[in-house]
Amino acid sequence: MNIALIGYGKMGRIIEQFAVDRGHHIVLKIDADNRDELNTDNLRKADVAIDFSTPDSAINNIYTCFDAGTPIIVGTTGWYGQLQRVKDDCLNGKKSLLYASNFSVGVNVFFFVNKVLAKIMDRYPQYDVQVEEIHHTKKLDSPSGTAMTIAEGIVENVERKNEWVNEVVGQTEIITKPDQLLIESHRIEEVPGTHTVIYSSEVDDIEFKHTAHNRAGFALGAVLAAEWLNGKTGFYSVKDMFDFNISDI
Ligand SMILES: NC(=O)c1ccc[n+]([C@@H]2O[C@H](COP(=O)([O-])OP(=O)(O)OC[C@H]3O[C@@H](n4cnc5c(N)ncnc54)[C@H](O)[C@@H]3O)[C@@H](O)[C@H]2O)c1
Ligand SMILES: O=C(O)C1=N[C@H](C(=O)O)CCC1
Repeated sequence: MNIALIGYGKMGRIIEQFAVDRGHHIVLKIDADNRDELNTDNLRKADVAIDFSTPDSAINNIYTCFDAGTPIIVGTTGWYGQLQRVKDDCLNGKKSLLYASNFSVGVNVFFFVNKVLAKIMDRYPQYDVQVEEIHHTKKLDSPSGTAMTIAEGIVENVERKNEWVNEVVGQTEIITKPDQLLIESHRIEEVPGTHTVIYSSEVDDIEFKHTAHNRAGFALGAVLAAEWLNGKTGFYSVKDMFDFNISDI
């Protein structure tokens, strides 16, 4: 496939390596310093665009791909407040988009098991629950998109939690109400991404943790998503690609 990379930072560069290794061609690279080259003429040279840019630029990038009719994979986080509008416009315009807060196989297994665990823990009110995420200090958004997906999986399945709230350690201090799920965000040099779900009772704790050792899992997942999206129209999340089911177990 011919691929347009939108965002050529830490992720864009690794995605390029995996895409080329898998026989694809990079026909456009857009970063902050040449963002005026992101236009419909240039995008039409690509079969798919892969966006790992910034929370502030993602929406404009998505709509430029919609205008060009170029399917887009969105890895950028921090724009999910606009998800419903983007979904409606994608479906109404018969466009093609797949997004994920995290493309790695390990985290997508984690997302699935997190929901199963939450359903079980729903029965045990003696346990409180919280989510912790740790990322590098250059990360622009908090909480991480991955932590939001994890928190949504808990809130959907644990009746005593109705919403999540975020504390950025060292910046904001939150006193949670019993029905609020705390997401604690830590920023530590060079950490690619660590997520932990902790259920605590007076007698014991259960900790469920995913640790990314590097960014390769995210990057390969994004290229596999681009291959999966090829030929499809519609609005997808990475869940549609992995399609785990409890009957698989
Ligand atoms: N979904 C996932 O699996 C996953 C994994 C890792 C990172 N991410 C997300 O991807 C995004 C990028 O992460 P990163 O680590 O590569 O960040 P990065 O800062 O290394 O790279 C982002 C790049 O976007 C460029 N940029 C800025 N404005 C732009 C514009 N208007 N158009 C195009 N590019 C522009 C910047 O110059 C920079 O090079 C972040 O939102 C991050 O949270 C998602
Ligand atoms: O490095 C980042 O930034 C990451 N962003 C994603 C998120 O917000 O969950 C995925 C993990 C790495």
